[in-house]
Amino acid sequence: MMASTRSLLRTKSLISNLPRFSSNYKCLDVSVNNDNNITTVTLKRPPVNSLNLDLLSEISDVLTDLKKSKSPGMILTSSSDKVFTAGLDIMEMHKPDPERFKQFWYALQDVWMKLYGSPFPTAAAINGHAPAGGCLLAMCCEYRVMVQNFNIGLNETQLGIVAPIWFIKTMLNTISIRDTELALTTGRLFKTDEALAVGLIDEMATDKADALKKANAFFERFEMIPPIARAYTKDSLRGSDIEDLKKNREKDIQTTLSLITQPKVQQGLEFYLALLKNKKESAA
Ligand SMILES: CCCC/C=C/CC(=O)SCCNC(=O)CCNC(=O)[C@H](O)C(C)(C)COP(=O)(O)OP(=O)(O)OC[C@H]1O[C@@H](n2cnc3c(N)ncnc32)[C@H](O)[C@@H]1OP(=O)(O)O
Repeated sequence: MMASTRSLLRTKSLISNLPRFSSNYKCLDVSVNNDNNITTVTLKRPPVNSLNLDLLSEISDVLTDLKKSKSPGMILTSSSDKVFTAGLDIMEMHKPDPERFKQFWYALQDVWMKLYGSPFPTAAAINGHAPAGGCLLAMCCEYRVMVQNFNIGLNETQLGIVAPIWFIKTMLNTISIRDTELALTTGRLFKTDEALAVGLIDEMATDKADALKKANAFFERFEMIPPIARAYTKDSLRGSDIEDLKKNREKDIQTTLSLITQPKVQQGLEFYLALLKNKKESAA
């Protein structure tokens, strides 16, 4: 195809597929790049973008909007200069109200199914630390660019909790079985360069602007690929993991609730929260 025809097609798709977004997001900034129609979704829940019910619900909504508008792609990033997201909001798990916890976990399942299984391509511009649920969101994306000198990984065992099977499958879709086992059993957080070495991220960046530039460049790979072929191929690779969770959704919620409410697990979370607070006090 001639370059001029390609850019004409791209302009046409810009006009017809321009996504419409709710302006009511409180914890997200959503913007569309005029050059390539890629949407950047920026997590904006200070101080650490911890994933509570509100933030998860908004991410779920924006993913639905992007799918409906046949978006050509999405970049996930953060408004913080040092945290991509600190993972699940520990306050949602500490002494949880069972009904609220069920809604929270359901929202997390929704986000995972929509992001991991999105028909449009996705990239994470990881401009800060990405522990636990933060690593999960990044791994759901198809491509990861990470700013140097931050940490990423599924560190659940360090908190005395167990990463659910769908977290594990997401890591297995990203790095080797061997590296997944070692990383999960030790709750390892990888520095950016270590993450690159095992393939947990695809590229390193010097800063957020560089990460966004590299993430945007990823989508150029699909300019000549029919979106339907792309989407079906992704579904062939990831669809069965999503079906497994769909079938076991209620059971997963119940199992997680009974695990999280165990006194030993609650004590572990309290200890971890105290460590986070002490860190701040000893730094002051
Ligand atoms: C069976 C159930 C399976 C459940 C699966 C769970 C997956 C998860 O995602 S569990 C969450 C795991 N997250 C973490 O381990 C990260 C903990 N946080 C950190 O390591 C650090 O905060 C940071 C490296 C992300 C950022 O460090 P920084 O120095 O910039 O900030 P802090 O001073 O540590 O934190 C500021 C503030 O935020 C609170 N906070 C931090 N993380 C969380 C969190 N995940 N949930 C709720 N709140 C969090 C921290 O306590 C501070 O609060 P105060 O300002 O009130 O002291």
